[in-house]
Amino acid sequence: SSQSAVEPVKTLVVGIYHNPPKLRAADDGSPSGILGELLVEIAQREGWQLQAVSCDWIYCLRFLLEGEIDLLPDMAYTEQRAESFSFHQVPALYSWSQLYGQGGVLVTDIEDLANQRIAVLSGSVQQSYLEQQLQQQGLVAELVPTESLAEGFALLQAGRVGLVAANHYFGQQWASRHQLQASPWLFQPSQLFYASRHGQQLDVLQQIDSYLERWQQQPGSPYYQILSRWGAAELESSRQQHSRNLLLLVISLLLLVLGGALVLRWQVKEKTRHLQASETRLNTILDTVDAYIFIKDTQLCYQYVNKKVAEFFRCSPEDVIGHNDFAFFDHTTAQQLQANDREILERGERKVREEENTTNDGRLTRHFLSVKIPLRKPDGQIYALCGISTDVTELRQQQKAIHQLAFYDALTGLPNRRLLLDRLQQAFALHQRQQQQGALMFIDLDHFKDLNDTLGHAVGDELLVDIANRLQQGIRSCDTLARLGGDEFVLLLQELPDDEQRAWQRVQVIAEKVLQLINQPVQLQLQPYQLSASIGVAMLSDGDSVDELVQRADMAMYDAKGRGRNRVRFFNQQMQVDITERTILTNRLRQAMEKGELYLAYQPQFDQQQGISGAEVLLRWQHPEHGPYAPADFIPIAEATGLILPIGQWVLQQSCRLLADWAKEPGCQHWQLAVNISPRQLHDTHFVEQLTAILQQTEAPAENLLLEITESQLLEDTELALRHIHQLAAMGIRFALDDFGTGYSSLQYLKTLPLKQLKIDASFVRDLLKDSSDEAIVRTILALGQSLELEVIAEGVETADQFKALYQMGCRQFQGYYLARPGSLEQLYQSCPPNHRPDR
Ligand SMILES: Nc1nc2c(ncn2[C@@H]2O[C@@H]3COP(=O)(O)O[C@H]4[C@@H](O)[C@H](n5cnc6c(=O)[nH]c(N)nc65)O[C@@H]4COP(=O)(O)O[C@H]3[C@H]2O)c(=O)[nH]1
Repeated sequence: SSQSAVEPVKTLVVGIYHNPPKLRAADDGSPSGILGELLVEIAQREGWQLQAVSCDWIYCLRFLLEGEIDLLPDMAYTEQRAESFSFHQVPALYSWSQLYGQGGVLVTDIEDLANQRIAVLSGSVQQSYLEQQLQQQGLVAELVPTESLAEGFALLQAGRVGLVAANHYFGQQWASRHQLQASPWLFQPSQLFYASRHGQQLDVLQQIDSYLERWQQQPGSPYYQILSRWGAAELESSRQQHSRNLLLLVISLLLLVLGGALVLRWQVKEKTRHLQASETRLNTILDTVDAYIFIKDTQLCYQYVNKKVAEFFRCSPEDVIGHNDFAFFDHTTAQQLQANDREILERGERKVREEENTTNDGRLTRHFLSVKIPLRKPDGQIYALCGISTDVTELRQQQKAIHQLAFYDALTGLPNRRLLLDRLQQAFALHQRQQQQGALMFIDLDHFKDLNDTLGHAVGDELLVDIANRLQQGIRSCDTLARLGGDEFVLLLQELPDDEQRAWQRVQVIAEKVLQLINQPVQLQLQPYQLSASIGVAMLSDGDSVDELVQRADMAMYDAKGRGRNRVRFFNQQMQVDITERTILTNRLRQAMEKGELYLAYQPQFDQQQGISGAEVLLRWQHPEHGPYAPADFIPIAEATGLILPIGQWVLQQSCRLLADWAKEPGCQHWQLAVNISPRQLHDTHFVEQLTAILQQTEAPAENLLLEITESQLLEDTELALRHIHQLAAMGIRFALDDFGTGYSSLQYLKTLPLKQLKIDASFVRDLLKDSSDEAIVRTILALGQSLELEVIAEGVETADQFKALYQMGCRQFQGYYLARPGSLEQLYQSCPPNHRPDR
């Protein structure tokens, strides 16, 4: 060894590409094949440490150029390459191409190729050479391109082609193994060398030369041993044996020497054209895909961008190269991008990330889904990163729109029920964990439905938007204002004072403010309107679950409505008690009819001449556990639940049956029954029909049935109620106006309704002797009755003094405890025949 003990070991990085038998990597990665082993032999003698790097040919070249590898075996000398690489002098191998075929095909000249099918390696120098030669000679032959040389030989053995073109090293190996014949025509001769980067490793090249010079002159030298190991020695010798071949080779070599420059220049041109073509192809693909593709070096400067990136930056790809993101994006974006990129380079991992990028002129902000991968050299070192970004802006916008639809109210843009419940859930959890105070406020606009119906839905919508804006302006950012639909708004208040009492006070102040905001007059269709709302509040501490809280705020809101609207009510336990009782009562009432717990009481009515003139029918309910329920308690519930319909029907049936019985008794033929009719009944579309049927069934005299209606029940949907009243009146049924004087007392009704009787309300009778205005009202009603020819009956007459006073004022019909309490039929008959006449 020429290496001295003190000299450091020389390490040579060698590029290995797969081209057996000339060059390949052994199983352990070390250089192998003819040129590989030759180098190993020399290195052993020189004490060089070889480090093999496997790469494809084109990358091997590039790595050599960039100094990543020191030496590349199997490089043909060309003038152009000599500018970038250094070669040694003595060719390590001579190579040429040859044609191989089954026995019988003998190609000695290009002309022998006429009408042959020849397999050629696709994109190879043989292919382009043969194409060119055939064309020049005006010959017709079919070149069959193959993916690999092995494939070409397989086609040959299958009889699908007559010949295969290959470099003779590969061809000879295959031919000898498969008994194929090599044609004597040799073409494309070349000399193969080890090459280094220009001006580098010159001492190594010099050493290689000295070994080659020596060994090529000694049969049995390592050079020939290697050649024979790889089956190339025979080739070398067969070359000598076949004089014709040799001659041709010599001519070829001569050609190489003399006209070599020409051939090589052509080859370089071919290769360049090829590379350019494939680069153009690649660029076309990269420029047409709908993605932003770029390569950045380790300094994060762009090395490559496709057309889309350049278009996004509004410049040419050339103007992008060499610049970093600060040249194209705003400062924040560039900083973020560089941070992301550095992570890729440092961690060496592929990353998928969503980026929001704004250009430096602030012109565009887009969302990208970026995949970034580190690019590595064969030794694993990262030298760049490649990014592929897809514009997902529209997708994100669509997702946002879907989110908006799912969680926000379309009309007002406020959070909808779903989002509210979500936030409430969070607030409630926070309250339970950290005792954070909060409140839920239900806001229901009063009489909004009427307004909507009269002014139209467009105006109604406008109003809701207006209210939403007003409320939104009045709340803090930590609060949530939502619209549940219709005219129902909900305000979730958070971040209230820790102290329960102070929190409560704060909510009260906010609720009053909300009321005021709603009370501010609005201009609707040139008319000023003043709205009001009923507000119910539940503190987060009022419930054990979100459902319960919602229920309780709602309860409080209904309570506010029930107390006359335009007010705030906080949930309290009494509301819960009331609601619970109401629920129990409702359930009991449902069963009351079936269980026969309902019955009727009759309170006699008197007139001056005839004593008893009839009775008012009053509903009674005797519950087995609770005892009697007062009508004032259960009738509103029956009304609200609709149970009043079957109950009222039953009352009418009973009453008509009684009237029919009385009609047969001479003593009470003229008696009438006054039956209370609830608003719900009067508005029921089947009411007239059902009552007609009852009258027919029972054969009761219709003119003895007196239906008591109140003024207030005429207020809603007057038209329908009036129609029913007129239809029934036409059948002979009479009507009394109950509670006359307490409501709106519109004289309009008195004129239009087919009334028979006015009833002076018990409240006037009660204070008749104490309150002069009550006395005035009673007198007025009596006068009205007289002039309109209506009977007037006073109800709730409890004392003799009242009776007397009424009588003196001209009242002639009476009902009240003073005369008789409501009782059973027996009791009614017992009071007959009465003789109650006031003492004069
Ligand atoms: N303080 C006092 N009260 C007297 C006196 N005389 C009679 N009353 C009571 O005054 C009420 C008269 O009935 P109303 O004004 O139609 O008021 C009725 C009526 O609106 C309704 N109601 C009763 N039965 C029925 C029914 O069958 N159907 C419908 N829809 N409502 C009914 O329930 C209300 C209350 O009925 P009741 O509790 O039976 O109460 C009855 C009766 O018991 C008196 O001298 N002093």
